[in-house]
Amino acid sequence: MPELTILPEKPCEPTCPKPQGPPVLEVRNLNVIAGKRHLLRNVNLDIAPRQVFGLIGPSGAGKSTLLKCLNRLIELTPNLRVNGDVRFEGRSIYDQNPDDLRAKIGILFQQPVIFPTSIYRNVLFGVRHLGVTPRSQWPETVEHALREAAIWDEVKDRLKEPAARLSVGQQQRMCLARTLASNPQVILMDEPTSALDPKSTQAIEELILGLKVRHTIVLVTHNIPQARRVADWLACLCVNDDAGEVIETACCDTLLDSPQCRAAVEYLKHGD
Ligand SMILES: Nc1ncnc2c1ncn2[C@@H]1O[C@H](COP(=O)(O)OP(=O)(O)OP(=O)(O)O)[C@@H](O)[C@H]1O
Repeated sequence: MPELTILPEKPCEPTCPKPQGPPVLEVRNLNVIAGKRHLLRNVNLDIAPRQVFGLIGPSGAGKSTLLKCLNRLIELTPNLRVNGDVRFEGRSIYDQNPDDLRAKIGILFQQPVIFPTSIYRNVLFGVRHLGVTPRSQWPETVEHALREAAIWDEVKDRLKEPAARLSVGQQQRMCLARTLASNPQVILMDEPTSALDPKSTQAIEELILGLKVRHTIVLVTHNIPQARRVADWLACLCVNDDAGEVIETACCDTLLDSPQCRAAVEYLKHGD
């Protein structure tokens, strides 16, 4: 591949102008270490508000690990050391109560996480845990969240039924409603459509595009066409010297159409 030899190895400069306004999330010199191995090495990122920020890159590059650092979920994994900082709205996340932080920075996983109880109680789970919303407002909170997740019409007459009776696509939208019920500013999504059929995938993608009017979305995806459909900005992670690194950050079309780093070029050409 002679044409690739002129490309810089790293670091690659962003090829787009920075978005206006202060970032909602700033990742600074973040490292995650397991034993002697860096799962993430020296990650620096700015994530602008009310945009979809996609994390792409080959399997094992550290995308999910990075996502879990943004709301301190990483701390629930034993035997990992985390150093560096993440600032949310200008304040270190380490100066914030983890439960409050996870309400403001919610997460949606690859597989819907369903509790063995009703749809209504599933949606209320985070709200009850936080204990801020008065009980009298719970029905309204549930309805609002289910409407925002575009599933109200499908479940409004069966709120007392077990959530397990919903299809997987419906369960994922119900999980999104659970996240939305806590009124987050940021929603982290870890391959939220990889377990879904094309119709349910389209429903989630449409929701992502609607939600970014009020929320910031950080989306891990292996699906490059999906990244192009929904993301405003992208960061590409790769493994370099056995450590996960962010090798390139740019606005979506620029990164996908003219990647600058050799590893990003290779990933976009050949996938994992
Ligand atoms: N608790 C842990 N202890 C040790 N290594 C871990 C731990 N969790 C993840 N890893 C390793 O860290 C690396 C990054 O994992 P991560 O799941 O973040 O990658 P990813 O880019 O999200 O991958 P995929 O696209 O396959 O989901 C992998 O090599 C993984 O095996």
